[in-house]
Amino acid sequence: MRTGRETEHIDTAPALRADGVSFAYHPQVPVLESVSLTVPPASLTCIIGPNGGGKSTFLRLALGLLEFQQGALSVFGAPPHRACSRIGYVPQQLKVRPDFPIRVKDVVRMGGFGRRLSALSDATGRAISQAGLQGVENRSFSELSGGQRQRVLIARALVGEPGLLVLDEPASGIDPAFERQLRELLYRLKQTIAVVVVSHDLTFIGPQTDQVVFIDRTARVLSPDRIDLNLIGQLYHRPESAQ
Ligand SMILES: Nc1ncnc2c1ncn2[C@@H]1O[C@H](COP(=O)(O)OP(=O)(O)OP(=O)(O)O)[C@@H](O)[C@H]1O
Repeated sequence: MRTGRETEHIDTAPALRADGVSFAYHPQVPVLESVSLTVPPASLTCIIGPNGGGKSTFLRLALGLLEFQQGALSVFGAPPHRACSRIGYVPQQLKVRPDFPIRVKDVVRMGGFGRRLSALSDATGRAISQAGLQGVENRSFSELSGGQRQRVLIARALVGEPGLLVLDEPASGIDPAFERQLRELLYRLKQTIAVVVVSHDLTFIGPQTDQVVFIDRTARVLSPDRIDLNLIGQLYHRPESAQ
């Protein structure tokens, strides 16, 4: 349980802060070099960048799944592995065998592992409604469309009432109508929590975006109103020798 003093400290600290973080899976092959960025509470950050640029690796560091070799990284002022209960993570997809009989509400409840049962029921109901899943709670997860599954994964991440929600390529494989609904959902969520979306493309960049971070080994923090096709062309162009 958090004490009042810890809560005060946690809630005023940035949701995520990286200072000069460097990481390599293999010595002599740097994947991230000197990455610095700050994600404020109640904000929307879009992380973009080319394939292999290091976006997923940065997420794994922020989730405490990998250890960086240099720099400092904190989530609500604490080391990532100690703050993981404050992070909701939405993976690209959850593969379930078609004959596995798991209902939507059971998948959502899985995100509340460790919570008291009475609190879990309320939190499950809230997350289902936040993600717009009312009416499909009792359907089998494997029967759902790609867009609906994505909502279920978001609801699952929201059950733990995270302060930081991280989504990895949430638009892959969904149609433009759902993409728009997803954008609206993220805009609503960012009013109260920090939302970080990782994407290859510019899908989630809009007037509600607070910052864009371009990761390609190093990170460049950009103001969303500076983003245009010209800049994107320059950022994504890598000299032949660097490819
Ligand atoms: N487990 C691993 N072991 C060794 N190298 C890895 C591992 N995971 C990723 N890499 C390498 O690290 C680099 C960055 O990969 P990463 O998956 O973080 O990039 P990304 O920006 O998320 O790419 P994508 O957009 O294709 O998902 C790549 O060169 C990749 O081959």
